[in-house]
Amino acid sequence: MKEYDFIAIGGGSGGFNAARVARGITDSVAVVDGAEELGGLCILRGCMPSKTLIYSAEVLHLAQNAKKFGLNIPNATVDMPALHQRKVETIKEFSDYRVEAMRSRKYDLYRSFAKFIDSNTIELSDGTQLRGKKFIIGTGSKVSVPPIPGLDHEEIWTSDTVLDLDFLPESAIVLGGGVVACELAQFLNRVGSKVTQIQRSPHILKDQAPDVSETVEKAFRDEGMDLFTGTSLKRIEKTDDGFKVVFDQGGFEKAATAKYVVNALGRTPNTQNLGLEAAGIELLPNGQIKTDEHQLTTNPDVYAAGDCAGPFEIVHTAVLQGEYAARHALKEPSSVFGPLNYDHMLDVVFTDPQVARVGLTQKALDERGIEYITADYPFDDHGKSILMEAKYGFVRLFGEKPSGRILGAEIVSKDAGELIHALSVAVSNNLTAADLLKTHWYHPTLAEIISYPLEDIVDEL
Ligand SMILES: Cc1cc2nc3c(=O)[nH]c(=O)nc-3n(C[C@H](O)[C@H](O)[C@H](O)COP(=O)(O)OP(=O)(O)OC[C@H]3O[C@@H](n4cnc5c(N)ncnc54)[C@H](O)[C@@H]3O)c2cc1C
Ligand SMILES: NC(=O)c1ccc[n+]([C@@H]2O[C@H](COP(=O)([O-])OP(=O)(O)OC[C@H]3O[C@@H](n4cnc5c(N)ncnc54)[C@H](O)[C@@H]3O)[C@@H](O)[C@H]2O)c1
Repeated sequence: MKEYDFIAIGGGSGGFNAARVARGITDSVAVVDGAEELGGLCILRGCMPSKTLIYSAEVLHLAQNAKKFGLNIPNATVDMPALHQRKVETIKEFSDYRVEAMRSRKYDLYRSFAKFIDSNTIELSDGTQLRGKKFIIGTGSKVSVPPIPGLDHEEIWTSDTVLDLDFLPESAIVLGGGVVACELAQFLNRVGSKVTQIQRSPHILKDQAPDVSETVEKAFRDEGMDLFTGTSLKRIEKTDDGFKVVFDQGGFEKAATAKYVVNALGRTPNTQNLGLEAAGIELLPNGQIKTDEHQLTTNPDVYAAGDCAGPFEIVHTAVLQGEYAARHALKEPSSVFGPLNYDHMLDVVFTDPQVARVGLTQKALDERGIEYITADYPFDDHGKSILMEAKYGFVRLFGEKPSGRILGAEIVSKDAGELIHALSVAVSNNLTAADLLKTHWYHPTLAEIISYPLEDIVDEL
């Protein structure tokens, strides 16, 4: 039986990056991945294809609103086959690069699903057995199908389908109000579908501050989307020309019809059929693999990273978790890379306006009893955003009292995902509002808006 120092089960962002770091420490590394197409979710059916399409839709939206900018761009419309082709070519470049790295002689690559048969042995589909001194599980997640009558109809779309469209759907109902639902609903609406979005909670993006969600909701409605919130899904019926979605809202039964339905009701970790019991690996009640701060599972030789382990389903956390786990497993201490500090968490929603957040939220600050100052500033009163016709949203900072340390920030605006990084540097490095005010904030930029709430915090202290 072949034995390795380190085996990655899954070659996505978590598993592959763990293997890459492990290979810098030992020559004995294998990657086992059962996917038909190598590359992982982010490259093939997640971040990269969605952001490629969303960027095109943003360009189209700007062109369709050309009059606001004193321009005349007649008939700006989508060319779905061309959009699709651009996505295919862009993604191929990213996936070719990843596949080349995986196929290089650096790793032994096994194209198979794996399952544990004991604490240090896995079995592949053809019966091959591999022993590992250390393992990482990075098996990702799959679309979840909650038990709503009709939701399991084979013609109901998921994010995979929307990201692969080469024609314009005349209408679509997007179920859910999470990140996938919001990003894809606005994409479909902007390219020209009639979109209805149905969300269970009182607001879309329910984990964000209510006024953040309300800003995005206003933008969606201003763009012509039908948005129902505070609903309970009852059933989905197939009709002659599409689907009917029946739901409750405020005690009344309502229905929406469209040619297509997109299930964006969340994802569930890929932790089934992995033989986890045989290896003594425990799950959390939500199906994620239980890990400690070192990404170690309840088996002392097996680590887990990415969507299968949580607590977030975000690429950079999957990468950092995988890299750190490999160093920890192979006893390569690092003064730079330690366990992840989720108090510095960064996340971005690629709607327009974008939603970006770093550090502690107001809710977390209150729960921990931390004394803080809140300062915010709106984009409809800022020079650069006014000239860009990008007036939705605001920046909000949370400064610790009395130190002035920036503990958290949220931005909802055009390109908030770029702007937030200045504050991410501050949060991760314990910088104060006064430290940040020593920075040169260039005029006129969107970023200089951050200096106004910083001044408020310094003044108030
Ligand atoms: C539409 C969409 C858009 C997204 N956009 C963003 C974004 O903009 N930014 C962001 O940060 N995140 C985004 N995400 C989330 C991000 O894509 C995931 O968090 C990330 O890709 C997860 O990486 P992973 O390594 O955990 O899993 P994956 O990349 O899914 O890798 C898992 C691998 O394990 C393999 N595997 C599974 N079971 C086995 C087994 N038993 N044996 C062997 N191999 C196995 C699979 O074949 C797969 O290749 C998006 C997700 C979606 C769905
Ligand atoms: N920009 C990004 O970083 C990005 C983009 C896309 C996805 N992702 C990641 O992918 C993960 C999956 O995203 P997602 O949007 O699929 O999941 P999610 O968990 O964020 O959202 C699921 C949505 O479905 C709703 N829902 C779930 N069950 C329901 C039911 N039975 N009835 C009615 N509504 C129900 C929830 O209320 C929620 O609105 C996220 O955690 C996110 O981190 C990130």
